[in-house]
Amino acid sequence: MIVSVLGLGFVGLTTGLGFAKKGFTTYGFDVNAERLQSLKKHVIPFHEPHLKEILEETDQKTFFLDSDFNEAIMQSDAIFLCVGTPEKEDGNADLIYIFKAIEQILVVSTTKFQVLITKSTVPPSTVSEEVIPFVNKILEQKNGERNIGFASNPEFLREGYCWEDFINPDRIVIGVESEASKNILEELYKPFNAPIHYVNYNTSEFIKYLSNTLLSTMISYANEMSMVAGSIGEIDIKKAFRVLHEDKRWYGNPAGMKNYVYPGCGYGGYCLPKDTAALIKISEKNGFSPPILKSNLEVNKSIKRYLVDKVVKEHRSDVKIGILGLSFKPDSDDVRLAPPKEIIEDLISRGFKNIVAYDPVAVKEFKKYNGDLKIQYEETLKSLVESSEVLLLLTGWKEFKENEQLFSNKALYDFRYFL
Ligand SMILES: NC(=O)c1ccc[n+]([C@@H]2O[C@H](COP(=O)([O-])OP(=O)(O)OC[C@H]3O[C@@H](n4cnc5c(N)ncnc54)[C@H](O)[C@@H]3O)[C@@H](O)[C@H]2O)c1
Ligand SMILES: O=c1ccn([C@@H]2O[C@H](COP(=O)(O)OP(=O)(O)O[C@H]3O[C@H](CO)[C@@H](O)[C@H](O)[C@H]3O)[C@@H](O)[C@H]2O)c(=O)[nH]1
Repeated sequence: MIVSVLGLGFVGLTTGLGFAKKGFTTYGFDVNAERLQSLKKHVIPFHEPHLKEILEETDQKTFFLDSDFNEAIMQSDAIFLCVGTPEKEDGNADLIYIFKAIEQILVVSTTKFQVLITKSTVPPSTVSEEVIPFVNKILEQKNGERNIGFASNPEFLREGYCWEDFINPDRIVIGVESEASKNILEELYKPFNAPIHYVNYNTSEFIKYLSNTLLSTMISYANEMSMVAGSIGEIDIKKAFRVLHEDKRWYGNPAGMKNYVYPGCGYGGYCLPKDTAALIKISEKNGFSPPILKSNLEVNKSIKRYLVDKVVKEHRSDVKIGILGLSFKPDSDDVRLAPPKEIIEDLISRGFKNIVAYDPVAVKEFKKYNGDLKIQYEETLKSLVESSEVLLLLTGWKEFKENEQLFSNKALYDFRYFL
């Protein structure tokens, strides 16, 4: 298996050295002549531990920095794009370096099957809507024959830990949509002994942004909260956050905090909705309007409407809808501000009047608070499923998972991504 890497920055140099260290013949290229000269002298042009030693160890054995570009590309099974994707003035990712690198690669002529791998961070849909059409367009223009497969393989390494993160990854994500491309990546990553997730292109690209935007959101959330605290006054911010970190849900395997970073149909219950609203109010009273907390409430509303839209789009309003779950979370019969109620009300307001519901424990409570809601109830899961045409899973009760086979012939909307 022969590898070429275009772009020898934090990601590309580490990637090239990583594959070289695993024994694959690897060719590294960078358009920055100064950077290349520096690397040839074994001087790493940025501060990053371990890379110098690995470069010294692999240079001219499995890692090559002075190869002829055409020759190397011609021989390569895998070509990694590790060029920069900076932010444009308008906020879009600038893909110019990706396109330029592809143009260089396509100048070379060979009929060998090769997979072109986007390792640079690119927005979801880039491989399918930008990279592949661009390659096809160039090949058409020059009547060129190339046998190219595609892959997205985002990188999760952190600066300062490039080598450790790359060589000992906690997950490897590969977006591929053909067996031939998959086989090449499978072989390249086999020596890393890490979980490999094969997904489609868009999912692969999305996973990268899912990770980075969670990190950025958590940091901005914490900073917003420091401003909320500052507006109220007499709050020891450092102490407050250190105590927050003692919540046992941060620890353990799996850490319980994971459950809070998972999509569903919104939060409810007696605490999160009212407490979020109240903190916004007191902060506003003190002169600071917290944008993340306010958007947080907005999202908690819009997610329910978004889910109901899906049902409305796909079914006539006389369809019989079965609601699975009425409490705000499993293992509780609390129905206060529970998402199922809002979803049912929205369905009714949009003309869906044929609704029947089941919950293992919360029906009594639900009826108590929502006596005026015109829906039917079933006593057992089986009877609910039998009497409905479309099912909406709104609470992640274990009973639903244990009886998943009951749903096999039904249109099921798993709005908790639970089954
Ligand atoms: N830095 C990180 O921690 C990190 C981690 C994961 C992903 N990423 C992503 O990886 C990509 C690269 O990031 P980086 O930090 O390594 O960037 P970088 O700026 O350090 O390196 C990019 C290199 O690509 C070279 N280059 C540009 N066009 C080229 C071409 N046509 N042929 C050969 N070389 C070319 C540049 O000269 C530069 O040396 C970006 O999309 C980034 O978002 C970065
Ligand atoms: O111990 C830490 C680590 C991070 N930060 C903050 O987090 C930000 C980002 O740091 P870090 O995540 O270490 O930076 P990067 O090296 O840019 O790595 C991020 O961005 C990479 C490029 O996409 C991803 O591959 C990594 O997974 C992702 O962590 C920094 O600005 C700091 O504000 C801290 O405050 N303390």
